[in-house]
Amino acid sequence: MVDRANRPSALNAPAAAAPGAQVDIVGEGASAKVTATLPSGESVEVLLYGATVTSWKSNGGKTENLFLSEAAAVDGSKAVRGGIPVVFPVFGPPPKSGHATSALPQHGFARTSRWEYLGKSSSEDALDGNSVKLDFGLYTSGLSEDARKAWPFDFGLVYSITLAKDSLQTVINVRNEGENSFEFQFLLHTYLKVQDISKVAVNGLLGVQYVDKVLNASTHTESNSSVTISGEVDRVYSSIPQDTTSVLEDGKPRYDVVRDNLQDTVVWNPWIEKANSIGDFQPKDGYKNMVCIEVGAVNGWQKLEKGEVFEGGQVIKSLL
Ligand SMILES: O=P(O)(O)OC[C@H]1O[C@H](O)[C@H](O)[C@@H](O)[C@@H]1O
Repeated sequence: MVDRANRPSALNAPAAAAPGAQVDIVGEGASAKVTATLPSGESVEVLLYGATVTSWKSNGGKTENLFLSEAAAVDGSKAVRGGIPVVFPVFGPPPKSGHATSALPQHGFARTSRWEYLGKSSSEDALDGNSVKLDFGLYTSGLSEDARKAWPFDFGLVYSITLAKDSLQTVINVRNEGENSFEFQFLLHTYLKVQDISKVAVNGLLGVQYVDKVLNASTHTESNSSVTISGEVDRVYSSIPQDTTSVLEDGKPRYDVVRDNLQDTVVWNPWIEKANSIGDFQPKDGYKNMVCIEVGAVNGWQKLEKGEVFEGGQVIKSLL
């Protein structure tokens, strides 16, 4: 929990010893990013714009785990097409009218706002070896005037990204810093990189109810223990009992995505036509090299009263 008064900042954070991990701020203005590299070569890059993770390399730095479109804007001109955009306070198009998020753009403002870098901390533990945690903050005061008008609540977000040898943890802390309660949705729109989508299976969703956005938002129950992808997929699985969704390639475990205090997961692949219609999706056949596994709280709304805090996130394990 982060108190307003004790809010961490890059300036007053304790000078955490970061044995081994190299952390740098690269570039300026809207293109500024924080990069971190472990002594063993693993690395992560986080654009301050959207606090978007744009690269995560494991396996000694040899394996990129995130898909990033070749046409993705990484200059703060629009939401990043790829990596891990943060979706808050609404997922998808907001309710047409009658909800406090109704005036917001698709997926809210977190992915298009400039976050503050709050600092780093490191740990060396027996299991993971070295790891480094990077904290980012977004507060009402950091929003554009348009966003503030469209969603007039006082909030604080602290987003913590922990790079370890074979895993990346991303956790959000949402705090209501105002007088009035608010409702929100949250989602981590992770674009996982794969070699060949035709060989991908997504496990861990058997028996879970989902809304199929490709089939007129109809509701279904997943009957496959392994979900394969051979066309456009846009499904919102909700209230998932298992914590882990696994991605296999060619029958071999590739990623485990472990949810923490988040009940829902979107599985998305635009396939041919949709990829063609998305201007910043490049190359056009890049849909073969990605699958979005998006953990979140998007079924209904999370409500926070004055002073209350919500925390949720994921650990992605790269299993190569
Ligand atoms: O194009 P964007 O606003 O980034 O959204 C990309 C996709 O995000 C999610 O996966 C939604 O379920 C999809 O319906 C949407 O197309």
